[in-house]
Amino acid sequence: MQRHAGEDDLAPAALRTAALARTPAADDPPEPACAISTRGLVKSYPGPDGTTTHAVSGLDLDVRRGETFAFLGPNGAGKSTTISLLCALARPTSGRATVAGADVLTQPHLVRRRVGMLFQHSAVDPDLTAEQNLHIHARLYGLPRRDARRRTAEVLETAGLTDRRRSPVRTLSGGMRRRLEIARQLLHAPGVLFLDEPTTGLDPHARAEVWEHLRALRERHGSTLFVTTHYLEEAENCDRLAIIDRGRLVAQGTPLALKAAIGDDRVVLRTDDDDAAKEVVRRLAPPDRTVGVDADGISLRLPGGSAWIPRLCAALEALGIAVNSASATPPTLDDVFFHHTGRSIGAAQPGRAAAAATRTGGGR
Ligand SMILES: Nc1ncnc2c1ncn2[C@@H]1O[C@H](COP(=O)(O)OP(=O)(O)OP(=O)(O)O)[C@@H](O)[C@H]1O
Repeated sequence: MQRHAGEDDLAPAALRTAALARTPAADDPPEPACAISTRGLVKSYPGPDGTTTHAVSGLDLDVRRGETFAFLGPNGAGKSTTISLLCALARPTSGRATVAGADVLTQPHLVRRRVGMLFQHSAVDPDLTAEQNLHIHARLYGLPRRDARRRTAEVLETAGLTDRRRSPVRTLSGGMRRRLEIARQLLHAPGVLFLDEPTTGLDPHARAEVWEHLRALRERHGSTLFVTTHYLEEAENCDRLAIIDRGRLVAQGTPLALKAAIGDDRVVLRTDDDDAAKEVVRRLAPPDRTVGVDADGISLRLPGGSAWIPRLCAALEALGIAVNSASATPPTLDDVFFHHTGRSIGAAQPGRAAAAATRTGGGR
């Protein structure tokens, strides 16, 4: 996803008001239980030759206050467009959405005042210190010097960067830098923080550091976090997640519930002769099951997968086909993603198409 042009133009007045007051303005409507709620949200673009691209098609989404919500989807599914609509950076073609208690159509300024947006591209100056970056940002947005200093100190503290405040940004680790970028988005104390792939490009240690910070934000400040990610282990740790495909919401729920809904285990067998074994397994398995062969071996989805293993192994060995290994694993989030989109989430990342090409398996 790209950073949206004009992002920085939108907030000055809003930031000034919110950061100075840090309490709701008298004309602010109260924030409801849902941090984000959309009904029938549509965004269409005119395409070439009179065609129409439906980037978002009738989205019904509910994100509760204080929740960490993962938003997943293949490339081009409509994630960026949805975030633009929810941050009031683009106007819906039809439908409704409220974010942090404000209506994106009728109160776009209030929406922008109440949200923070972390996009993938770094917006901090590597030659300035952490503190200078934040202070300048706050001043550029119109905060008086004293308030800018106070908010800078507060968000540095929240980001755990107080002792590195005088370090030039280029000397900070990747994780610290990302925490600084998040801190920049916290200057105006937003109720909802949108994070577009906040850990992409970071090593595992830095990724863990960023998530530690996000968890602390949520616990200490009750922030609502709306996160896009291609890392399933990150989505796994979110309270709930939604999967969007071709502009439509195809699944929404807790990671546990979504995996339970898939139901079937993935059974994988490695044999001396996978092609011959595939035919045997196909005959034994229920007729609606797809049996695949890939680099992992023969795979298929079956309810109560482990109970099938002795039976399948016995049949194969009786025909002289040696079984080298057999396993049954409960559904993963990748299975959930695959079930709903027909693709592995690995394929949603640039350069990961090869991984998807080997992904077969049944159940769909
Ligand atoms: N300004 C635009 N004009 C025309 N079509 C657009 C525009 N913005 C997005 N689209 C189209 O809308 C669809 C959804 O795009 P979007 O960028 O929201 O997807 P995405 O899920 O964020 O993808 P990625 O993961 O690759 O960033 C795509 O088909 C895209 O080409």
